[in-house]
Amino acid sequence: MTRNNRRNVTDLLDDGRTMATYAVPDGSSGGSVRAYLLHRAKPHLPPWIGWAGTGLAGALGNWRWEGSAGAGVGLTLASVALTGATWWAGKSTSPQRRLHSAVTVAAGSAWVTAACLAGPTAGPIDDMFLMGGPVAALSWNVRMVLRHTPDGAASGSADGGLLEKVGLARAQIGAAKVEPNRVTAPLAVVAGEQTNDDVTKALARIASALDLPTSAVRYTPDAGSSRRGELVIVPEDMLAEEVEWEGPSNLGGSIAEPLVIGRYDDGSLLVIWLPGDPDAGRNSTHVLVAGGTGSGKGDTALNLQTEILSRRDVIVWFSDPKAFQDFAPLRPGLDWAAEGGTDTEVMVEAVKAVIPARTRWLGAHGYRQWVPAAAQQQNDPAHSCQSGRACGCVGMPFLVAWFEEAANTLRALGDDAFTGIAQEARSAGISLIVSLQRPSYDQMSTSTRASLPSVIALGCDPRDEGFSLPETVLDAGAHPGAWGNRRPGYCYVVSPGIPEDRYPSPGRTRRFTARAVPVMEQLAAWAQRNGATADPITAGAATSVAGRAYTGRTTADGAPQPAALRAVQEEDDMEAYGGGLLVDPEDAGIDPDAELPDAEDGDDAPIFGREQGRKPSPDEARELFARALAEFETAGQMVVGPVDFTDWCDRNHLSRSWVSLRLKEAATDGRLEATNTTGRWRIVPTLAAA
Ligand SMILES: Nc1ncnc2c1ncn2[C@@H]1O[C@H](COP(=O)(O)OP(=O)(O)OP(=O)(O)O)[C@@H](O)[C@H]1O
Repeated sequence: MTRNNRRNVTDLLDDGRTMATYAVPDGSSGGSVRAYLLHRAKPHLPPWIGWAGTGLAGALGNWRWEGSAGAGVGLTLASVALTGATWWAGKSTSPQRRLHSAVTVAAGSAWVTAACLAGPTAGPIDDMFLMGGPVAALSWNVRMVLRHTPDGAASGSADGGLLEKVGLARAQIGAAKVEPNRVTAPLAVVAGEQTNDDVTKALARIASALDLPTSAVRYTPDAGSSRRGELVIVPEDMLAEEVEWEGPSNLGGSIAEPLVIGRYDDGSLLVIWLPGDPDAGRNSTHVLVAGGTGSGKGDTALNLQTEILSRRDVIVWFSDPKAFQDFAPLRPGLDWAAEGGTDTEVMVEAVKAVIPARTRWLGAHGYRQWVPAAAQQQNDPAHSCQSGRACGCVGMPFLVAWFEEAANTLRALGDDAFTGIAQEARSAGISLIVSLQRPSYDQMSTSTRASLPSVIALGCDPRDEGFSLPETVLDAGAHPGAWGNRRPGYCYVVSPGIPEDRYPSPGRTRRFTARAVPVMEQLAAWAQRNGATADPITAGAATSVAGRAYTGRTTADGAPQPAALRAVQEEDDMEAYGGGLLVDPEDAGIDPDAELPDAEDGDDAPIFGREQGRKPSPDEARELFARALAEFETAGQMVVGPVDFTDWCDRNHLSRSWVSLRLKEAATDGRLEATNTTGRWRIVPTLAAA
C-alpha cells in the first residue's frame, strides 16, 4: 500500500510518467549497466515505437491497397479525421502540446496514406520516413527532457497533468526529493499571474486528485518569494497506529530541555519548549491546548504534564474544575492544586502577585529571563544581588501555572488583566498553560487568544480552525477540523523553537491507559522527593495573597515544603504577637468578647452556625463581619463576595446589600482588594496588611 501510494504520488507529479530524474532505484532492474540504461531509456521509447509502427502500417497498407483510388479517398479522409480528433482531444491540454500532437498525427497519417497508395519506397517517400520520423520522435524526447527542470525555475513546459487538474496548469514543478513516506517538490507558479495563495487554495484539490486525505498535502511558501514554495506530500498516515505513554522522556532533566509529547507523521519527535533560550533567540511561551470534546485533550495534557513534572527545576500550580478526574495520580507532585471556583480565583491572584516579585528577584540577580542557572543556588558573582561577591541566594525554579477548562476563569479575569499577566509572566519565569473545552471565540476573546503564543491544536469543529491555528498554518494545509473527534491525539503544534515549516505537519500524542496510572503515581512520588520546591520569593508572594490556601506541595511525609512552610509560619507568628492582626486596624481596640451578642458561646465559637435571635447592633454587626472575614482567611478562602455571606446574612438578620457596603468599606480600609470580577474581593492576608 505504501509503496503503491508513493509510486502514484511521484507518477502524478510527473504527469503519469516514471520520473527518471527523481531516483534510480538501486538494483531495481538487476543492477546491471544494461538494465540501468534500459530503465533510463524506457520513458523515451514510445515515440520511436510509434515511428516503427507507422512504417509497418505504410508497408502493409501498400500491399493491400496499392494504386486503389477508393482506398486513396478513404485513407485521406481517415487521415484528416484522425488529425481533427487529435486536435479535439487536446482541448484540455496546453496549446503547445495540442499543436505538437496534431502536427505529429497529421504528418504520420499523411505519410501512411502516401506509402499505402504509392509504395513506402517510391520517390521521396522512404527518405521522408527516414528523416521525418526520427525528427518527430526526437521532438517528443526533447520535450520530455525539458519538462524536468532541476529547480523548478527554468523555462520548462508547463503541462503537468496533476497541476493542470487542480488549476495550476502552468506552474513548474522541480525535482522531487523522495524520502520514506514523504515527497517534497519545489513549485513555482507563473510570474505575475499567480501567487502562493493560489497554491494553498488548490491543496484540497491536489489531495483529491491524489486520492489522499487533505492533511497529507501541505505547502510551505518560500519566505523570499510570493510565487515559490515547497509542496509536501505524505501518502501514508503513519500516525494511525496508537502509541501508549510509557514514562517521561528525561527524568531529572531541566525544564529548559525539550518536552516530548508525541511524534510527527514522519516518526520524528513532537516536542515543545516552555522557557526561553537567550542563546537560541527563543522567548518563553504560554500554551493553549485547544480541542473539541473527545479530541484527546485530556491525554495531551497528561503528556505535557508528566514531562513537566519529571524535570528537576520547575514547580506546577494547577487548577482543574473537574476535580482532578484525569490528573489525580499526579496531584502529589504539584506544588499547588486548586479545584476551580474560589480556589482558582485565589490562584490567579497569587500568580499576579508572584510576577513582580519574581521579576525583581531575577533582575536583581542579573537574569534578563529565567534560565536553568536561576534555579540553582546563586554562587556566581555575576548573578548576585550583592555587589562584588556571590550572594548564595536560594535559586528560583521555573513556574508553570496551568488552568484546565479555563474559559470561565479567563472571562472572569477580563481581557486586559489576562493579557497583562501573560505579557509580564514571561519575564518572570512563568508559563501559563490554558486548556479549552471548545476552541472558539465565544469561549475566549481575540485578545486573550493572542496572548497565548503557542498552541497544541487537536481535532475541532471545522468552523473553529481559525481560532486554534494561525491563518498561515491553515493555508499551508493544516486542518484540525478534518479530524473532529475521530482522530484522538492528532494535533498541530505551533510554538517557538519548532521550525515553521513543521507547523502544518500533524503529530499525535501518546495515549494514557490504565497501565499508565502506576507509572504516573511513581512519577508524582519522584517529584515529591526530588522535584523543585517553591523558593522563598515565590512562596512569600503567594502566601501574602493566598494565606493558608497556599502551603506549597507537601513532602512525602505530609509536611508542607520548606519555603512555603516558613511563609505560613511567619504569618502564624505575626498572628501570635498579633495586636489584632485578624481584624481591621481601626477596630484593634475593640474587645471582641465584650461585643459579641452571645458571649457565653466563648471566643472560639465559629461565626458560622451561630444562632442569632435578634438583629445585631451596627457595631456588633461590623465586628461579626470582621470575624467572618478572618474565618474565611483561616479557611483559606481568599476571594469572597456577597454570595459567600448568604447563610451568614440569614443567621445574623443582615441583608446582602449591607454586606456589599461593608465589603467596599473593607476595601477602602485595605482589608480587601478588588479583583477583576465585579462583586468579588480578595482578602488581604493580615500578614500583608500589617
Ligand atoms: N494520543 C492518543 N492516541 C489514541 N487514543 C487517544 C489519544 N488521546 C486520547 N485518546 C483516546 O480518545 C478518547 C478521548 O480522549 P480524551 O478523553 O482525552 O478527550 P478529551 O478531548 O479530553 O475529551 P473531553 O473534553 O470530553 O474530556 C479516550 O478514549 C482516549 O483514550
